[in-house]
Amino acid sequence: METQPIINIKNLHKSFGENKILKGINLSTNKGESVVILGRSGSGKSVTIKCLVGLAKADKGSISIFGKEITSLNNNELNAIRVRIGFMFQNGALYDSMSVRQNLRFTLKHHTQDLAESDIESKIMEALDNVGLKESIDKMPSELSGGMNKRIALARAIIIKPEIILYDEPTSGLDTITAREISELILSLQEKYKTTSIIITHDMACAKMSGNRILILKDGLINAEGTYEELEKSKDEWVRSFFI
Ligand SMILES: Nc1ncnc2c1ncn2[C@@H]1O[C@H](COP(=O)(O)OP(=O)(O)OP(=O)(O)O)[C@@H](O)[C@H]1O
Repeated sequence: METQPIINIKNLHKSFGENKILKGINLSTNKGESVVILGRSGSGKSVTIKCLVGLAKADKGSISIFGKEITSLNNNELNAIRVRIGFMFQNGALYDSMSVRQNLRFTLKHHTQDLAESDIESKIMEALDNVGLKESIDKMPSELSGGMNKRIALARAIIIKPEIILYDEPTSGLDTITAREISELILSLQEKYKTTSIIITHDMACAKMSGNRILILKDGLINAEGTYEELEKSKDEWVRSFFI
């Protein structure tokens, strides 16, 4: 039996004024699959993700999530989809004035209104355990290193047990070793929860480790697609240039 893609983008166009950013993007992901989007700075990777969750409005094309066309949904209907999606965004920092516990609690409460206190606490502990930071529960974000901050952001993304996680530069600003730890964590959580993921990154080690498939965006289109190993050996010099 053929399975339906979890995310299915067809012929997506998006411009800002005269600036044509996306000129016909096609992207489809199956359940449990992890797709990496590569592309030069400004190529439209973040815009693609923003269109996907309705934060930017597509000019043309179709975007289906969980089999539902989202380009025609109103805000309430979109929110019903968004609660099934976890985000780890580049600038999605934790709230500075809240402890780790309060940050995670805030996300949970926002997501699910009627949770019992004991459930909230156990979900917070489970999420922190998943990222190896149970002992940081009462720390303030300012007391955490960059890598710890990213781990907590990851805990926040997974605490709602999302079916999809969208990552925008999950390892940016980290040293190579810490970046690798985050990539390993992304991979292990992916395997544990069978989440469908889209990962935007410039970090090729992250792309290699956490992506089942890689798409490269150029001039508003998907210019190349394949596994890391396939693209690394591409005949196209421009494609290979990402792998050097
Ligand atoms: N709200 C907006 N209004 C106008 N232009 C925008 C807006 N959002 C994005 N853009 C433009 O769209 C283009 C693509 O931006 P986007 O953030 O998707 O790039 P990116 O591929 O994610 O880059 P990076 O790797 O640097 O994060 C850029 O030229 C950017 O200036």
